[in-house]
Amino acid sequence: MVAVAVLGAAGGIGQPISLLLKLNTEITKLHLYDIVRCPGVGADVSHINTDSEVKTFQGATQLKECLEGMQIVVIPAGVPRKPGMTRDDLFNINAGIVRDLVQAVAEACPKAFVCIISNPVNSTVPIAAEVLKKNGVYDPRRVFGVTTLDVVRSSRFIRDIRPEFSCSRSVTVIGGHSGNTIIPILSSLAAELNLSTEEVDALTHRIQFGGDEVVKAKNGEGSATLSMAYAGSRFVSSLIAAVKGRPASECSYIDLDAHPSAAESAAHIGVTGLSHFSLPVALGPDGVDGIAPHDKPGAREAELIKEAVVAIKSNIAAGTAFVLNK
Ligand SMILES: NC(=O)C1=CN([C@@H]2O[C@H](COP(=O)(O)OP(=O)(O)OC[C@H]3O[C@@H](n4cnc5c(N)ncnc54)[C@H](O)[C@@H]3O)[C@@H](O)[C@H]2O)C=CC1
Ligand SMILES: O=C([O-])CC(=O)C(=O)O
Repeated sequence: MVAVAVLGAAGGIGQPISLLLKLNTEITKLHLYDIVRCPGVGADVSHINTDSEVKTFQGATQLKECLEGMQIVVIPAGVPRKPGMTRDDLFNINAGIVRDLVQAVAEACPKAFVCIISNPVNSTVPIAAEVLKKNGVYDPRRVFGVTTLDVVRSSRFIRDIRPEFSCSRSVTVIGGHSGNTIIPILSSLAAELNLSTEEVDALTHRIQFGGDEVVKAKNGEGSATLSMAYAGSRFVSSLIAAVKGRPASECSYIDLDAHPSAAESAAHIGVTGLSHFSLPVALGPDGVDGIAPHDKPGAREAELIKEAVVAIKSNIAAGTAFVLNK
C-alpha cells in the first residue's frame, strides 16, 4: 500500500501533480485536500482508470481525516510569486499555511514523509521541522524541501546548448531553492562537454533564475506549475522506489542532522553552522539514508557556496523564529 496526500491539490501545481500521481501505479490511495475547488478536481482525477482510490477533502475541518494513514504528504499549498517579487516575499502568507498544515501532519500522520514545495522552501522546511519538533515527532530523515525542479531545469538547459547531453541525465544541484542559493555543480560537466567559462556562467545564472523566466512569461498569472508538477511527481516516485527497497536518490533540501554523512559532506564543502542545505540524497525506506555519489564543486562553485550559506542562514533563522516566537 502506498498512500499519498496532496495539500493544496486544487492549485496550479496541485492539479497537475494530482494527475501525475494518479498515473503512478504504485500509489494505492490518493487523498486530495484544499480549501477551495477540491471536490471538482477530485471527481475529475478519480475517473482515470488506474487502481488508486481518490478521496477529496475540503476545508480545515476535513484536514485530519485527509491525513490519517498517509505515508507521503506533498505540500504545494500557498501563494505563488508575481513579477517583481522574490520567493522570500511569499514568507508572510506561506509560513503560516505551512505551519498549520504540518501541525495537522504531526497530529494525524507523524511518521509520514513530508515533501514541501511551498515557497520560500529555504524557510518553509525549517518551519516544518520546528513544528514537528514542538510536537515531539520530528524525524529529520522524513522532511524534504523539493528542489527537483532545479535539477530538471539543469538537465534541460544544458541540453539546450549541447544537444548531445541526454535530458534524462541528472545534474547535481545543491544549496537552497532561490536565486543565488541554487548551486548547480557544472565543473566536471564543463570539462566533459567542453563548456566555456562564459557558457558555465550563463548556464548557472539561467538555472538560478529559471523560476523568474516562468514568472515573467506568465505575467502576473503565477509561477511554474506544470514543470513543478513533473518535478514533484518525480520526487515522489523516487521516494516510493526507496520505500520499496529500490535504489533511489534525489537532490533535496534536508536537515543536515538527517544522517551523519550529510553534515560531513556539507562541512567538506565549507557548509557549517546551517541546519539545512540541499544535497544529493540517497533515499532509503526511512527517508534520508546518506549522501549519493555526486560531482564535486570546483573553485567557482566554492565561491557560490559561500554566498549561498549567508542567504540560507538568514532564511532558516526567519523560519525558525516564526515558529518559536509565536
Ligand atoms: N519548490 C519549487 O520548486 C516550487 C515551488 N512553488 C511554490 O508552490 C506554491 C504553490 O504554487 P501554485 O500551485 O502555482 O499556487 P496556486 O495559487 O495556483 O495554488 C495554491 C493552492 O493552495 C491552496 N491553499 C492556500 N492555502 C491553503 C491552505 N491553508 N490549505 C490548503 N491549501 C491551501 C489554494 O487554495 C490553491 O489551490 C507557491 O508557494 C509557489 O511559490 C512553485 C514552483 C516551484
Ligand atoms: O519561481 C518561483 O517563484 C517558483 C519556483 O520556485 C520555481 O519556479 O523554481
